Amino acid sequence: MIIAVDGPAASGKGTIARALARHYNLPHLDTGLLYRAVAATLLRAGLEPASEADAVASCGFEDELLGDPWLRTDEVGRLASVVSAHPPVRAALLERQRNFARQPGGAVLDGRDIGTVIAPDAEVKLFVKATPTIRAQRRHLELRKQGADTSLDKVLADIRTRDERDSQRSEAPMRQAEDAAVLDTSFLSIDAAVQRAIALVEQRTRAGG
Ligand SMILES: Nc1ncnc2c1ncn2[C@@H]1O[C@H](COP(=O)(O)OP(=O)(O)OP(=O)(O)O)[C@@H](O)[C@H]1O
Ligand SMILES: Nc1ccn([C@@H]2O[C@H](COP(=O)(O)O)[C@@H](O)[C@H]2O)c(=O)n1
Repeated sequence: MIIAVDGPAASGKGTIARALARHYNLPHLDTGLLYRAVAATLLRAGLEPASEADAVASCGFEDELLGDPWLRTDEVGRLASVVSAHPPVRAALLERQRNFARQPGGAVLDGRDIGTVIAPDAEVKLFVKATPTIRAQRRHLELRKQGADTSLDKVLADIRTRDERDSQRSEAPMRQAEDAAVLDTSFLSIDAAVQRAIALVEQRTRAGG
């Protein structure tokens, strides 16, 4: 079974995808980390995120970089959104994600274009959302726990910029697949959101026969 989990920044899709992977004993790929690894490689080399050529030159990162906590920072996330808008960067990362999705037994992947581009044939597609203000509050709390000194207003502004860029880019924009189930986590605790996600998977798999 392939489970595709998409949605905007800090909507809770990673939390839900990890919980579904545990529940169904499936491997999980956080595809945002791949774009973050490109951004981190580019930053380390002092290259220019807006340059398509520089971003493409940064796609050959080592797998061990994916475990670096620096990738989870806001700075890298912001630049990941810039490099991910370059079509050749998306092309360079496509097969890796598709191969992960197609492994025997299935997989859970979360990102922006899993249900639409990476695994359009996924048995289950979830689109996880929450209001920008609630997402900003969650991300602000998370960043403060990491020791970052940032304001809620700045986090909210970053989230809005990221939403705009991710949904307006020409290649594989973030959007809900037509056959995705929407899960609004705005007023759900993590446990309630995960239970709702499991219920949606059960519903979808029963309906699919
Ligand atoms: N339902 C929820 N209620 C409260 N906090 C939540 C909820 N879901 C997730 N969180 C918290 O919000 C933050 C963002 O969640 P998560 O990393 O799952 O989002 P995401 O959509 O994967 O974000 P990104 O795309 O930026 O990686 C985390 O600190 C997480 O613990
Ligand atoms: N399938 C995906 C996943 C991510 N992106 C881009 O990467 C940025 C960082 O992603 P996070 O999920 O780790 O926040 C994100 O803002 C997207 O621009 C993508 O394009 N496609």
